[in-house]
Amino acid sequence: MGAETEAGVAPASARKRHAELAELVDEANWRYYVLDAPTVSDAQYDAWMRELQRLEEENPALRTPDSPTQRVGAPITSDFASVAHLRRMESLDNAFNADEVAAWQARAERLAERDPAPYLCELKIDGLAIALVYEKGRLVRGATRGDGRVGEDVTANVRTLADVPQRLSGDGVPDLLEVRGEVYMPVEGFKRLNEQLVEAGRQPFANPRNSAAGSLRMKDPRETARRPLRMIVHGVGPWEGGAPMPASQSQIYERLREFGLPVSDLYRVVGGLDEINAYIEYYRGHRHDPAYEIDGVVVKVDGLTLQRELGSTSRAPRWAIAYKYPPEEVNTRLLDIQVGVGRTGRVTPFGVMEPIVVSGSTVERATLHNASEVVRKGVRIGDTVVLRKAGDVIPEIVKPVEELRDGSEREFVMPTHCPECGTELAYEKEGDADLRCPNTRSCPAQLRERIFFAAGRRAFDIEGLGYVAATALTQPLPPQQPLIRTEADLFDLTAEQLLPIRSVVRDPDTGLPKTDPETGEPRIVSFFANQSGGLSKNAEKMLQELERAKTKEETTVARVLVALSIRHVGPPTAQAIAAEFRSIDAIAAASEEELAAVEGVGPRVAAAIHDWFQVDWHREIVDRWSAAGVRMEDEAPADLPPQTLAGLTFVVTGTLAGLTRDEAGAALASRGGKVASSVSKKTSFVIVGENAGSKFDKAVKLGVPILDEEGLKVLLEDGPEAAAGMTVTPEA
Ligand SMILES: NC(=O)c1ccc[n+]([C@@H]2O[C@H](COP(=O)([O-])OP(=O)(O)OC[C@H]3O[C@@H](n4cnc5c(N)ncnc54)[C@H](O)[C@@H]3O)[C@@H](O)[C@H]2O)c1
Ligand SMILES: [Zn+2]
Repeated sequence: MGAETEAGVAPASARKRHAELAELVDEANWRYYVLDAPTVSDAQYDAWMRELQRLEEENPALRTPDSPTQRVGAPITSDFASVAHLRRMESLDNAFNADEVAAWQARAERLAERDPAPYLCELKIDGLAIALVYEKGRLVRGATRGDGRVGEDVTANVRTLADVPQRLSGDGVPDLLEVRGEVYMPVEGFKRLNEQLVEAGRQPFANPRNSAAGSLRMKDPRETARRPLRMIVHGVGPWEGGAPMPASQSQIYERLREFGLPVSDLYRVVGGLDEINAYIEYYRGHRHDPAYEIDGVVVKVDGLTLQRELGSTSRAPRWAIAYKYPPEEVNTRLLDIQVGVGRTGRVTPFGVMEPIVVSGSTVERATLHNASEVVRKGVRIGDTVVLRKAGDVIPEIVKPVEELRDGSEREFVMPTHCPECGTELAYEKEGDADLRCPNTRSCPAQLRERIFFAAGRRAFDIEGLGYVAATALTQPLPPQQPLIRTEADLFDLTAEQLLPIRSVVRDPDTGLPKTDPETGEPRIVSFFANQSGGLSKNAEKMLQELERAKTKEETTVARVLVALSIRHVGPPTAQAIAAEFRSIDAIAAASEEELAAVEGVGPRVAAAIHDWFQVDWHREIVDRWSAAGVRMEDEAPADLPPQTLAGLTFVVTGTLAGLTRDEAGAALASRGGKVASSVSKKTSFVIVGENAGSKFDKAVKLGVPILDEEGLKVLLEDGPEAAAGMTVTPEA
């Protein structure tokens, strides 16, 4: 590595590629973790991550704390309350071949200074991680992983899963137990759910994983209860009191099974690398045997003492590794490359292929992301290409089979004009990777995507207004005129207007018209009319839902802001801004400086918001929604108590008499205090109840001030100085 790198500067080419990749990964994370609707395959995502890691190894200056390689998941954002995990929830490091598994084993052996066998092999279930907290055997909380430290409180939803016991059974149930596991949707249930969603005019889920994540995080737990969700346990967090925690992962599983928790029958404890590989090979051939989708195998060091010794990196334990199976690959012909136009005008090339069955579904289109990806992949129209599809439904063109070229293939040329409105395409600013259609107001493609988005799960959430309806509203067959010319028209639709509308059906992934497989002609529908010429069920539902959306409880300023499709303003940003300004009017009136001062909003986002509100037709959207009766203001939040504990860190342990540990934590947090799960020298106070265990001992050892419940009361009411006089001296 040159002196340049050490001085903290990476070559411009590396910086450029790093920035490009970071943006692709950030966008993918957002779609995957926040929207539950990914648009790239896991294999493509993993390839981007590996390239990022390699760049950072070569240029350590690029490894900043905000690089995607240093984080777990994505910050949470949602209708759910956030909740701090008792102990950090981690991701897993990946291996893609036997050598990488061997390297992991060798490293563990070197670090542990002995053979870490036996190992526990189990299936890597493609679902979402969940943490369940049991106090005295009662389920008190369920939370998603979030960014690993803070997740979403989904307790009410988790309670609806038949696999999740409300109360643990058997002997020796710990006083406090956190169980981690995977919530998943069996493949059959996933297929059925998607059929129902499509029938109801809603967007189907991309794969069982996203469908599990979306279903668990429904605002109404009764909806979650209707979804075929299941769970399998794969770890524990804190285990305090009751029978002592067993000494190995496998014994823990058997104990959890006795407590009534769902444990897999398919895990095996094995002695070494040969057996690990045999397990991996067996399930490579039997991947589809289980009722759920798997994306690999997880290998863990079975002994807990060794697990503790090996510890974790910033995002994953060193005592475990996830072996990921490669996705299935087939060859097919690339017939054409067409371009689609997205919500922000971004123009994306798609491969149109000879239809082919891969991983159980027929594929004929695949995204090529952007013009430079087409160049990188080196594919030409007419090529035979390698097509890859992982467990999910998003296919990807990997590369051309160059040996099969006959000279008739032609290079793809990016169009100069928008395929949907004819406007000349342009880069928004120098150095952008993507060409855009600048006709933001009336480009039918952009409007269709924005309307679809505004009606989506994260904005107004309007049942009946799916992709087909959005197309029909914005792009009827000529000479019919669009009912929606900008978002301003969204809440003024009437039944009479809807009835005659006819339009083509478009593919939501690409925006391209769908063709009838028999005639090859575009499919045309009268989506809002039923066979007897009356209003279809969907149209009725859509009108009702539009009416209800104006004032329903879920319609918050944050969601209205999301629905406006302002660049860079996704749900997390919208929530931060809404919390500060509380009305769309106040946001519209805010200066760039005021917007930038909101935590989590930088100058770039502030400028985007400010600029957006300066445009006349944008202001018209806000005015017309407001005139239609859409609620554009949030109620004032309850006043926070004075922030007397800001800057201090607390650990709560043992059983308190007057309140639960969660309540104590919430009371501390509401006064600005930070609640941590383990005691360190930096802990300001440890609050102890009855039967406090190792944390109490550690506090004594480190000399951290200790408060009992009486002291906690004083702390909350009169602040830390007053409480300092109340610390408890443990008996020698
Ligand atoms: N397609 C996309 O756009 C996109 C975007 C982001 C992430 N991803 C995918 O998600 C991965 C990263 O997500 P991640 O951080 O959750 O890592 P991961 O899925 O590779 O592994 C960690 C997770 O595995 C789960 N898991 C399943 N079975 C398990 C078992 N038996 N034991 C322990 N854990 C088990 C746990 O929930 C754990 O959090 C990427 O590698 C990629 O495949 C895809
Ligand atoms: Zn256009």
